[in-house]
Amino acid sequence: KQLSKRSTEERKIVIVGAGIAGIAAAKTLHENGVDDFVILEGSDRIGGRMRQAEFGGVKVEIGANWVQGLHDNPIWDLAQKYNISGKISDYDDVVIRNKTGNDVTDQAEEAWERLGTAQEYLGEWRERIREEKLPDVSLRVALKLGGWRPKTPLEKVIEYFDYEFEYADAPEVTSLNNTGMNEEDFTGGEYFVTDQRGFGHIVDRLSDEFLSPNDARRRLQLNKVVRTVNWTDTDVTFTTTDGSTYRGEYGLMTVSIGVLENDVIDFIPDLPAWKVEEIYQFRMGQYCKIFLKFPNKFWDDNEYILYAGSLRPQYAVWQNLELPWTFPNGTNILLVTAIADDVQRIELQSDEATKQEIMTVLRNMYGNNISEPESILVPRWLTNPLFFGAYSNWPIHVTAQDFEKLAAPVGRLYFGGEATHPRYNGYVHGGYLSGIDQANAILSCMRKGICKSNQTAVNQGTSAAPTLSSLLLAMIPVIFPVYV
Ligand SMILES: Cc1cc2nc3c(=O)[nH]c(=O)nc-3n(C[C@H](O)[C@H](O)[C@H](O)COP(=O)(O)OP(=O)(O)OC[C@H]3O[C@@H](n4cnc5c(N)ncnc54)[C@H](O)[C@@H]3O)c2cc1C
Repeated sequence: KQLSKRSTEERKIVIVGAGIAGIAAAKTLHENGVDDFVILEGSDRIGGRMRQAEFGGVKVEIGANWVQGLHDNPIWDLAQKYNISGKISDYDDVVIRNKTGNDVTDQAEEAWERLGTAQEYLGEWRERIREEKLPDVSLRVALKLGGWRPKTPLEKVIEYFDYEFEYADAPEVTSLNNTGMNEEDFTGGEYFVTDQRGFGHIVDRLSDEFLSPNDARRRLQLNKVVRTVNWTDTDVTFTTTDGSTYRGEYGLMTVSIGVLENDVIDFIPDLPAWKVEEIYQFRMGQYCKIFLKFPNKFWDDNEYILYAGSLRPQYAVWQNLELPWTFPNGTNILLVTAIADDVQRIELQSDEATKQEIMTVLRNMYGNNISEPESILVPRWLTNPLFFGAYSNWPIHVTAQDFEKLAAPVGRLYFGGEATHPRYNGYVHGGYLSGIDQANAILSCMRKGICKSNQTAVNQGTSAAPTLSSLLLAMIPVIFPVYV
């Protein structure tokens, strides 16, 4: 009863989510003279998956950390504009230790070479898939056919470093066609942010350009968790868990694909089948950055330390944050990343249990006399209902049409956020560019009557998975190029 008494706030545009996508969308509206919008954010802050935490006397990034590729990347331009400190990661500065702590880095050389050869082959195949419209396959299939069939812990860990560590998902479920989408865009290195203002400082600065801290029009409303979305061809009404309602002539959702997949938001009427199909088709990768603070440093000086301890890499990629360019000397922080299925177990168990598992690995690498950590930080993105995971991963067989459908509006409800960007999904710049694109699509509909339609996408239907025989036929020239 009390809820129905509340009046509905009327805005031209209602944006859900104040991550980089939502903020970039709002800024684009503002720059185009539209200020009658509101951003509803479920948490008590802006930035979404760009987030810092205090740990061990410094601030660490528990979400996005790298500007991924410096060529033609708008986030790199912003990082430079705002003097975001950090350094380009050196992926060659790596040491590999086996289960008994021996340095086996040299032994890995031959394996890296073989993996490199398979990757060249994989790149050629990818080109052919794109140019000749051949069926997509998983990275695993392509790697195997390229001669890479890892059998030892050493081989497994270097593969893990190249794939799981990037895509937050296994090569078995990762698309060949859609990975390495734009290799030229990812040139120039990957910039690891250590700025104590945070990677999210970029989002703060972008929002400063159109929002003052006490915005008189309340265009940013925090702690507003959207629960229902009533969409029609003329408007969209959002209800939050505290009973507030907001009606917009247009609505823009920028929540993660994990949120959309987990039924925490009711759409009324139900989203059409073609939309739901796309939502379920996309995958949310899992990536958990675990920070440990020690009283002293006992590990290698390299930037990366790989643990070749088992056939199924676990606690396998370590980052040495005691390097001179990271944090002040003596901070003594190590970062280990858990990926894919391991994340669920880790997020559900106690931090103490995780610490014990980690210490077993560290003792294998550095002996029993190493010190115990003073503290541990285990971020929980998967079990957080505002995210349900880390970032989207391209599944196999996804086509440009699938991306169009994922981003296509239903009625006046638009969809943005990193997962909807066809070129840079998964990344901060994908989120940023998707926010700009969707705001422009809304502006075009509002002002010129040129409205994005889902009609094409619907008519094309979902791309059919190729049959095995079509797949094999298509692969023959790639597998046996000399004879064809
Ligand atoms: C651990 C981790 C590591 C990463 N590493 C990198 C990296 O190194 N480089 C890189 O480029 N990218 C990285 N990413 C991915 C990058 O962070 C994201 O692609 C990007 O930040 C997504 O921005 P977004 O605006 O699309 O979504 P989000 O940041 O998720 O923003 C969506 C917002 O919606 C809010 N929300 C959700 N549900 C509701 C609701 N019901 N009601 C109201 N509000 C809601 C959320 O609180 C959130 O603030 C990483 C992500 C994680 C988690």
